Amino acid sequence: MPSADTSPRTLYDKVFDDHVVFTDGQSTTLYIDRHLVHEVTSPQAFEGLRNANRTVRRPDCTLATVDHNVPTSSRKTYKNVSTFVEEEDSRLQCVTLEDNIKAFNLTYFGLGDDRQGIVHVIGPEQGFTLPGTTVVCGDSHTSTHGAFGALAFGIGTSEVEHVLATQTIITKKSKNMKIQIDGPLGPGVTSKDAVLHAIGMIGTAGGTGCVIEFCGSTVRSWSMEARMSVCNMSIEGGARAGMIAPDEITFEYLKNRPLAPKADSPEWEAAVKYWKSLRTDEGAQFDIEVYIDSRDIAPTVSWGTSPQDVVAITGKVPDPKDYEDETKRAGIERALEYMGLQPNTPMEEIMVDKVFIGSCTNSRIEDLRAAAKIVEGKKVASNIKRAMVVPGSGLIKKKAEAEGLDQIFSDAGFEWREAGCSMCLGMNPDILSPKERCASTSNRNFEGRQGAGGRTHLMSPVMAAAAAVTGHLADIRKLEGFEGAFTVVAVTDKAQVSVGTDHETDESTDEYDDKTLDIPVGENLHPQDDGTTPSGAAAGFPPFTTLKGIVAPLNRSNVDTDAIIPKQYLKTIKRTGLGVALFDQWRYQPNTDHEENPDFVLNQEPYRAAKIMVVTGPNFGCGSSREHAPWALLDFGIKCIIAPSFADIFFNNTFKNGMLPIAIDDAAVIARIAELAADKQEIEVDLVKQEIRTASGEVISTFEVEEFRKHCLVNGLDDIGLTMQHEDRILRYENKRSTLYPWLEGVGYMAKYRKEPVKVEAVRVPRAGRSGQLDW
Ligand SMILES: CC(C)[C@H](C(=O)O)[C@@H](O)C(=O)O
Ligand code: SF4
Repeated sequence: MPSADTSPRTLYDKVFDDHVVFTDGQSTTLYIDRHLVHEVTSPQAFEGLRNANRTVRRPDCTLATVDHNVPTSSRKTYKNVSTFVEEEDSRLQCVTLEDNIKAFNLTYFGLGDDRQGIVHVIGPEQGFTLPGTTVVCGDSHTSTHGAFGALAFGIGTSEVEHVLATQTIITKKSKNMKIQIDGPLGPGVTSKDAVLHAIGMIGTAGGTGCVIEFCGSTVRSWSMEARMSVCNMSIEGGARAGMIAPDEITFEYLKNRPLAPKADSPEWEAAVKYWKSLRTDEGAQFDIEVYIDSRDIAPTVSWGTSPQDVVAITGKVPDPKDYEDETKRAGIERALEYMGLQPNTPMEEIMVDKVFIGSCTNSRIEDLRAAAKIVEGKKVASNIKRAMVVPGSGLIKKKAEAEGLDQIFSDAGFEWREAGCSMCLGMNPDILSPKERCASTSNRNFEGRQGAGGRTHLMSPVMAAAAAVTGHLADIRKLEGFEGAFTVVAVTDKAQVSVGTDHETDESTDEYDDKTLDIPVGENLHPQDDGTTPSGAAAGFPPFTTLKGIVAPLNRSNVDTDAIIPKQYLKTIKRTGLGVALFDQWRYQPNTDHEENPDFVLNQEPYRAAKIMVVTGPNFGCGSSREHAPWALLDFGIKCIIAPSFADIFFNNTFKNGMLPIAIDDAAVIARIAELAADKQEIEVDLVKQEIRTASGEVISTFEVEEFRKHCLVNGLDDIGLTMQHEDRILRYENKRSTLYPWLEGVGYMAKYRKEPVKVEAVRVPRAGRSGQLDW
């Protein structure tokens, strides 16, 4: 029996440890409590299930909605998605989701349902998201749910399929990072400003490989809505997830939510007892620590094409001349050209064309209340072509209407829309025209994000409201009467009860059960190392052993997945045929039908036939979780990417498609490979020996790869089949889960899935254990 290790643990360690089904010490199979599904990243996953004759393992833990593609126009005449969604490809994705929901018998909020909305808004709103749970979704902003002390992260479509089939995911433990913010925020400064400020400090790759815990007195004082905005954007700081320890504010928010345990029932009491144990122990170690003094945070806006390109509203557009580093200077020049900005322009002088208040970052009731206070009695400036408010869910819309917010916005000249992702990424008709400039409460300002050639400035809801009424980026603090407006900003949907502190120990959590569940550690996750496909495993991909070919060089940093494949290509329900879409904005002339830009490397010989790509800058594949990015690369013919570093979700997604991403942090090695690439020479990647060689066989470098991933690639294995070989362990975990955390079994309108009455007296808080050594 493993002995209990009582060394201090972080919040992340605790939630991770409590979900280990089994581990080989490197790769861990983690149980997933909550799975959210939307129309863009699920069609291929359901197709995979169908092809392999698989079912959804836990329909009671799965919740689906349509959000990305849906029109935000009035639904007064709504009958069904087939007649309501005008664009053919968007309609196909919505209809396909509805077909899949019926076929697999899942809970679904469609367009005729008030509960429909952005997936990251409705999960918390329904109480589907609970403290201490693992939450996944085929969407990078799943990090939002970490505001509840859940371990919540975005996954790719292959992983969506894995979770649907097995209710688990194969993952690696991340590092612990802490961002502590202390002190009161100044007037006009919100949690959105805090997170933009933090990303400006750490950069979009700052949190790569980490789970961030946000803590400190500033964080503790925030409402759940404010916390969600911050965790939402942890992905923009490169982190796998963001988390905030649950406290009385969390519990109060969850009371009486339809899918949370019934308030004040024995089950609720048991849940709260467990939730209170979910805080970082005194003395726990973080790998990276960042401290922010709240006084340093001003209302913050972005100036460039990456969420790290931020500045205080009182600041100026940066001048590339001030940067010695050549790559950095070139990056700023490119961003300023795209954004149509002159160096040293005061931010407050930048005129705006459109205003968007919405997205999973800032479309909740508190955001709308705050923005409404700013625009009340004022008019949208005459140069603003369109200002829109898009509530995050039908229920938020209703609530706002009951409070008269819709009227305030409409009187001021805003459009009051229906719920959806809308202009955050413009998969529906809400888009910017080329060169239009938008003050936006969303989370990404990538090139073309809100429409081809569109220019996005990220900011808080009150700052967007201020931009709307002044017609330019404006300092909210200079707006007449703004202080009165600010009294509402920190008011959450429910009354705040008490404000705790971090790292607090709670005596009521000392009661442990001595029963121990032995979780096998150090066992091989892939028992058949002879290269044969184990029974039950569907044959996956052609095996990857060695790959020899031309290398295409790409001299860029922070290449986001919107750049690898823009949103217009995400409307497919297939995995194939996306090669044509690869690097669309760089590869083709603007506003043409795929007329090639001769300057782009993949339009030149011999790179049209490249099998490998070398990227000289770090953080390749950041941003969205779209698996369409590796699908496009693969369809083009590129099977291996070598770069200094990768964003986590993209890195996972490539492996799931039989591709090999190689991270090499030795700049000299990257430079050598880039030189060979520029010389049009072939190289050879040998996965078996973990070597990169020149065409003549000289070893350029060795590389690291996780054992389990290597095994799957070399043998072309589908890891769903491998996981299902361990079904007994999953079952065992599930049995324990229903005893220890009965509130996670189908509740509320999911009660139809409950097999037997809940035995709350059995509930015990699991004892502190290490990953793979759970003591119950
Ligand atoms: C469509 C989806 C894959 C994507 C994401 O993962 O983030 C989207 O929500 C986005 O914001 O770009
Ligand atoms: S970031 Fe935008 S597109 Fe992505 S889930 Fe949130 S609202 Fe939707």
